[in-house]
Amino acid sequence: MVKVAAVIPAAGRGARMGLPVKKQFLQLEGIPVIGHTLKVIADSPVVHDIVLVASPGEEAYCRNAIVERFGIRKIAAIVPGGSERQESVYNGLLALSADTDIVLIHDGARPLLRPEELPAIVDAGARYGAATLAVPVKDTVKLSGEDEFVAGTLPRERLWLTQTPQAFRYQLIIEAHQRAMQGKYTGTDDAGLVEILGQPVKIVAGSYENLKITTPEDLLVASAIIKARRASG
Ligand SMILES: Nc1ccn([C@@H]2O[C@H](COP(=O)(O)OP(=O)(O)OP(=O)(O)O)[C@@H](O)[C@H]2O)c(=O)n1
Ligand SMILES: C[C@](O)(CO)[C@H](O)COP(=O)(O)O
Repeated sequence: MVKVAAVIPAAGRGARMGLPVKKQFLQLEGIPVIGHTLKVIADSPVVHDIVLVASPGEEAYCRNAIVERFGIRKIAAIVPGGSERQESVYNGLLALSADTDIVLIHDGARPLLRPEELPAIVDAGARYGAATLAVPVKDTVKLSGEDEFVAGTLPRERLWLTQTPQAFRYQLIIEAHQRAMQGKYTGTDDAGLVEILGQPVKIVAGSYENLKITTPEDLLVASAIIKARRASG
């Protein structure tokens, strides 16, 4: 059996939401954002264990008000995060059991992942070593100079918006994070750390619905998607 464990970073401040309540705890159609995220991962037969990364001091709240309140299964540990996403993910990786084969890393702030996308990303991670969900860019993307004049137009047919989950062989993602710590560099996603090692990262086409709750209008879109899903059964 291939053992798959998920690390869910949910220790961010949600500064770009600009609200007093952290975005992972905001209600989204009756369930907190992080509740939606954990449920889709926990309900998937391809995932065996989950490590939830919470802000230091919020571990008990996450256990009581999220995990137990919503009956989330497969939680192996709730660990404290760090000041940056990368540090939070690394803390989560350290809590995985050593018999883990594949690590899925999925933002706590992406509550709309479709369950059917999980087997494909896990399979790609196992086959290629590293894989990320992503969607093709829809707009034309300009590169600017420092003066905010256009310096060029990027080739849209090769541009992807990177999402999570990202899937990795256990040893590879541990090494990628440890090398980043030693080299004192950060990436905005975990696949980026693997890229720096010169290892391939497979792109798996995902869904535009798998948005990250980042700014207030994302909540409106997320609510509409959940309502539409419920209406269609
Ligand atoms: N120190 C951090 C920062 C981020 N995250 C998590 O990483 C995911 C993606 O990060 P992002 O959307 O940037 O969240 P925040 O850092 O909370 O947002 P902001 O940058 O607006 O403060 C989120 O689930 C967030 O909780 C984390 O676990 N620890
Ligand atoms: C990992 C990620 O979700 C990929 O899109 C993203 O890079 C993390 O979020 P942030 O907003 O860049 O911190």
